[in-house]
Amino acid sequence: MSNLVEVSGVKKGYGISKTVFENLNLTLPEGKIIGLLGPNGSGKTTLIKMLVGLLQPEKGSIRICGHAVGPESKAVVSYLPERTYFNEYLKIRQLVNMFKDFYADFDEARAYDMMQLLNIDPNMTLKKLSKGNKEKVQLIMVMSRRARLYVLDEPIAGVDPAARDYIMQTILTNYDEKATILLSTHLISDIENILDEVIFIKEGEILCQKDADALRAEKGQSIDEIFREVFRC
Ligand SMILES: Nc1ncnc2c1ncn2[C@@H]1O[C@H](COP(=O)(O)OP(=O)(O)OP(=O)(O)O)[C@@H](O)[C@H]1O
Repeated sequence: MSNLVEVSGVKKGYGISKTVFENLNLTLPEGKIIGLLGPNGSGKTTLIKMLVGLLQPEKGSIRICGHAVGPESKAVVSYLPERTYFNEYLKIRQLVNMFKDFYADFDEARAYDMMQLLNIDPNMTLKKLSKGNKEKVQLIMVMSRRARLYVLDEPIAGVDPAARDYIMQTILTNYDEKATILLSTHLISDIENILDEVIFIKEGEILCQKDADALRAEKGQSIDEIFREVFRC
């Protein structure tokens, strides 16, 4: 199986006093759902922002589908940021049209199907939606692209527990088996069932990157329990 993402020798910090990554090396395979798990401040969002081209490494390289981060990689990466950035006064239908204009790989039918499954009325204005429903819409937009890599920063943080499983199932049934999803979350127990692989990250270091089932079998615990043990304060 070939690698979709290759990060090598990356150094990244903020200003002169804060180093997040000294020498980050990481590869992400094709066709996997990968959990990027680590305590607050471990570097998850910094890594994600470098993958999507919002931050540049000071040293080292990042390649996605063989391309350096730039227009070619951005064309195949679909990104869900931590916070929503949509214009609140748009109707969901207008948002769909905007995504259609912006992204050649946007699948409108898929977006409307997911909305129906998650009970979202496309005629609603975003401003009138609850926080959780806004997050659902944002996730639907991101997952409706036929991308090679989906990068989701805290995808279900504002969604009620009952809806989380449903959302994760909706994602699973709509995503192409050859694509990879990298998602960061603190809601490990809600998400661990869909993870193929986990990456534990602490203070800018990758502590482990393993197959989720293999890790559970090795430790005889859930990923959530292993996380709590590894990162106990
Ligand atoms: N704009 C910034 N300026 C200075 N330091 C920053 C900035 N953004 C992040 N940091 C620092 O970089 C480190 C990594 O932050 P990052 O946001 O990548 O962590 P995270 O793992 O995503 O955390 P969380 O789980 O809390 O979202 C932290 O020590 C953080 O304080």
